[in-house]
Amino acid sequence: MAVQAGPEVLTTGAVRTARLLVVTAVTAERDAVARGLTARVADGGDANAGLQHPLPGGLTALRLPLGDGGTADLLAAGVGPAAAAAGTAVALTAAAVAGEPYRLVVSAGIGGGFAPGAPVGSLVVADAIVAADLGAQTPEGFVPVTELGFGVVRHTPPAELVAGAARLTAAATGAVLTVSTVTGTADRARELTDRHPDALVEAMEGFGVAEAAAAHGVPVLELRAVSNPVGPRDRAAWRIGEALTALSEAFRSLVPLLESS
Ligand SMILES: O=C(O)c1cccc(C(=O)CC[C@H]2O[C@@H](n3cnc4c(=O)[nH]cnc43)[C@H](O)[C@@H]2O)c1
Repeated sequence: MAVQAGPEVLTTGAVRTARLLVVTAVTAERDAVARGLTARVADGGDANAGLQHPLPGGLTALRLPLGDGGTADLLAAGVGPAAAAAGTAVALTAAAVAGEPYRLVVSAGIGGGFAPGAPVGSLVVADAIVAADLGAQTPEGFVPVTELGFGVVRHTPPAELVAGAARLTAAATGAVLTVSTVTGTADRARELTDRHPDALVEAMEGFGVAEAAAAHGVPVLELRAVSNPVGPRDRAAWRIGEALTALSEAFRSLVPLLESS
């Protein structure tokens, strides 16, 4: 996939515009993404400019125009990998059935950062989207499902998209872990970094989004703004507002890449 601005001209002479799906967990993250996209596309436009795009099952995406005539659908699918996979699959299937498939899916939101690579307020683009607790606990330690003979535990976004997104947003690149339980102790944080030395962020949705995207053969990216350190539970240390501002700025910067995807 080329990282370049502007719509792609097909050999038929038709113009293929961007069709983008961004999946967040909660509406605060979705609205942060919308503020970033509309600020760039409409030069100061507001996030409420989007249309409500109904999806099967009572879900609704916020549909925003991109500058190339394409659209970005923003879906707050819920917290955790199962809700993320279900919502993403609904949106992807509805689009495919309508003959307007998405060309890129982005999992986006806040996340916990592993020290020292991902401080609070920083951005991370996943070069690997990893299911960190999908497996079995044995007396010898954790065994991923792949070593038990089934499934996958890692999705790898296209390298040129990762590099382009990281360059435009000044983000670090590294593995983003998907967990079903937020880490709350130093021991658990160390266990995860021992198993995944390349991990920069922990969040709860990316692997679910990536599984649904893979089932549809659509490329996936994950972008996280760090709201808290991974480690001993400390709600007072969360900087959600700061992370949401960073998320908006990141999407503002990403528009040229998203419009070319
Ligand atoms: O209660 C806690 O101590 C606690 C600590 C961190 C995060 C939570 C959440 O419930 C947030 C879930 C939500 O936000 C993403 N997120 C943000 N930080 C983290 C994290 O450190 N580990 C995992 N997920 C995180 C996540 O993707 C969810 O959407 C509670």
